[in-house]
Amino acid sequence: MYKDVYEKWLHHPNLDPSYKEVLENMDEKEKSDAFYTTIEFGTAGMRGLLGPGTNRINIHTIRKANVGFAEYIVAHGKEAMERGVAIGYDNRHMSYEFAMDSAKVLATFNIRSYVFESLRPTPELSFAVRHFNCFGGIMVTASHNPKEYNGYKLYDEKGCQLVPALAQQVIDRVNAVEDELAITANPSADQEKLITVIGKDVDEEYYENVLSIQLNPNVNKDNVKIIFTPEHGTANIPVKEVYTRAGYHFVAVEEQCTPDPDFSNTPTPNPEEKGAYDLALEYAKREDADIILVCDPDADRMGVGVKHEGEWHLLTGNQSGAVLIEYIFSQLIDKDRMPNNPVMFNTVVTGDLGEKIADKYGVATEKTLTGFKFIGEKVAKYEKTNEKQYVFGYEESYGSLIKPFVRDKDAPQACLMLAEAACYYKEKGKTLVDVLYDLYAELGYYEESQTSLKLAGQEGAARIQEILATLRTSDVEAINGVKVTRFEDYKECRIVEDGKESELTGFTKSDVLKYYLEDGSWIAIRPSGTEPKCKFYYCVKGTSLEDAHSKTLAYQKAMDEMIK
Ligand SMILES: O=P(O)(O)OC[C@H]1O[C@H](O)[C@H](O)[C@@H](O)[C@@H]1O
Repeated sequence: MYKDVYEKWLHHPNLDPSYKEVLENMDEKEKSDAFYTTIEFGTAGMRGLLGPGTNRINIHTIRKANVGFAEYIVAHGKEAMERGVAIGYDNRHMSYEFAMDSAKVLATFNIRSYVFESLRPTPELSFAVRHFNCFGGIMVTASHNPKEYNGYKLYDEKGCQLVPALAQQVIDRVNAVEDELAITANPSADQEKLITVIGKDVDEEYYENVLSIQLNPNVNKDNVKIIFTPEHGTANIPVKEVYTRAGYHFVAVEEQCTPDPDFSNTPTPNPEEKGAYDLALEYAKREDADIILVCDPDADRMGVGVKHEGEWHLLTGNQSGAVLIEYIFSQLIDKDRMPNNPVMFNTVVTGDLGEKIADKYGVATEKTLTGFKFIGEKVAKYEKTNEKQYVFGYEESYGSLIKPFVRDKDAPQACLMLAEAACYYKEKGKTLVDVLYDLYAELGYYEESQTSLKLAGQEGAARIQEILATLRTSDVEAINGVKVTRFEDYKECRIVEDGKESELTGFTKSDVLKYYLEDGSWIAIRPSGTEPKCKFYYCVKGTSLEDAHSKTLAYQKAMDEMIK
């Protein structure tokens, strides 16, 4: 089957000429990986390797997605078409080309668009959708993935990524496109007028909104030095701008400030991985800095390094989330600014410490599936009912949102608040690691960690499915000798607790398994929806940090053996 599709592409008159040679040089395995299926919408839009093929990101699969999105907008009528779509893009290979092409395809459907003049963060695209009262948005980015990837995120009129029910309406239309190579992007001269280039005005509004999140704008900033890196991506200008206006002392990692699709001066642009901090750590030591802040290329994630007793500690997404929660909620209470019925959001695979902190401050925690779109969806829901007031949202995957004038993770906001927290605690003689240690002593010693199995290509995808399917049907009674007290299966919507089955409600079906253990820990497993990985999440509770750590290692070993 894949061979027929491959042949069709190879000989199609509309094939982008740059792909011809790549196709001709593919071996059988490459052909099969590139053509055995069509690229799908996952955790955060459509994401995949760049290159020719139905299972790749290229001008043809992007056009196909745009036709689906355009038809979806047209189905919503003239007003939706007139309100149009905001379009942003990052520094990746082909991002600019795909963004411009998207505007043109939309124009052929008489849909208005607002395209950024140059690269911008994902959160600013979400902001622009709201700013122009657009009907939707497109962000061309593969976020934190390696340089070989690109992707396409779709937004609704609130600036939130399309949730499955809406995405499905687009996907059905995308799937109905029979020949993606037949789509062209040739608007008429009149239709071209529907494309507006945007820039500075939106920047200015966005910066002002980001600056408005400050809780202690007059905190003493003189004793904290920040090392900041945008990892060659879109955070460069906004974060520097916001820091400068707010008066923070920072040094940027110059070699990583130039927009570069190859991420030449970093081993990885993903703040979840240690290599993203290599150069920043060199700067930090040279500059005798206090904290390091790392943004991913589309500036929706933030990683944090903290100097504590002369050593550098890299915080996990759960830990930086915990520090932000502690700081923001304590300040809101102190200033008598905590709203009634406050609510915080995180996901079913986010660690427990954040929720414990929220409890302490009387803030309810609601959980969603992985993907910030589900948090954005909840924000919109409560905005309508006014039943609860949003005070924070975050995920273990290094993304958070402080104020919901954006409806996706917002690293410029996170960088500003984290810097403020570092200055605030420094005045009290504490580092952010001290703040974490205090939280552990008060609320329990949690080690929240993650491991993953990289399993690429068609075979890898099948292996991941097999792992989940096998676990799903195995009756796992104990892990590392510790009893499983509760099992949740988010795909089959099942809970098994004390031998009794009940229904798991409140979530869209999703391939996630979660085991709760007798010692207060839990382990969750799911396939990544953005990378070819099977992810394992551990939230382990111990009597001390050392105890939590040794238990974590034992659980990880037990899971490794179980998977084998
Ligand atoms: O675990 P994954 O499916 O790869 O998703 C990990 C993360 O990817 C992106 O950053 C999404 O925007 C997040 O919402 C998600 O948590």
